[in-house]
Amino acid sequence: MNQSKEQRILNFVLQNAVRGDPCSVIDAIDTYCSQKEWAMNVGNEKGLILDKTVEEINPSVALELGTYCGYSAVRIARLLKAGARLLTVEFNPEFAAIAKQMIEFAGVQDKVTLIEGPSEEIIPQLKKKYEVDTLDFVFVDHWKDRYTPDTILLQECSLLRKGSVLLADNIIVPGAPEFVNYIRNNPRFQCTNYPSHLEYMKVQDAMEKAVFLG
Ligand SMILES: O=C(NC/C=C/[C@H]1O[C@@H](n2ccc(=O)cc2)[C@H](O)[C@@H]1O)c1cc([N+](=O)[O-])cc(O)c1O
Ligand SMILES: [Mg+2]
Repeated sequence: MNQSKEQRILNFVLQNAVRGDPCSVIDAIDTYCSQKEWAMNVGNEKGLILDKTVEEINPSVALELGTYCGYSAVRIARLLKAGARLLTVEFNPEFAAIAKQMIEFAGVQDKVTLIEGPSEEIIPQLKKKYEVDTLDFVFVDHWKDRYTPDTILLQECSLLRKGSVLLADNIIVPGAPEFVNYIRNNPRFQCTNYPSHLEYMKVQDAMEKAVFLG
């Protein structure tokens, strides 16, 4: 059975990055996906917007929706202070297995809890099963038609507090028009758009930051 693209990305990291060095893992994925096979990692240009947002918030508890190969989980976790944690949700078992190995190789496994399952099932479990009070930061990068329902679900589960920050990828490509309409017209969120480019391409893309006003 021939390998998946995600397995090839992991293999490239294992052979070219330095165990325990998150930056070398990030660089290796970006090198592979820009030179060999495109993949839907947030990439380095939008990754810098993600970095700045995480550094600004310095979250104690962060959530990521859409782990994929673990690129942004490693990106976020490498910036977390001692004792802070990232919960990341992945639906596809194959991707979850790749991401687990990626996170461990990067040496950030102590900061990351990888949860396998659909977001609509996991979000309602965060308080009781994962001992979350409220979320300081949420990176939204999973199925684009789930951005809005999951943002509503986060509110319904009282997981957002005054000042909680959502950062959503792919506002232009593939696009999340329903989410943009919802969040920008919702008086309980203060939105900021960050123009950028689609990972590894010259195509326009953007990220949207939404601060929950409580
Ligand atoms: O489609 C895209 N992302 C969908 C991501 C989906 C990921 O989220 C997981 N998930 C986790 C939990 C769930 O509940 C559901 C899915 C899926 O199993 C997958 O790992 C995308 C596409 C392009 N593109 O240019 O085509 C560029 C991007 O940056 C993208 O993010
Ligand atoms: Mg994306």
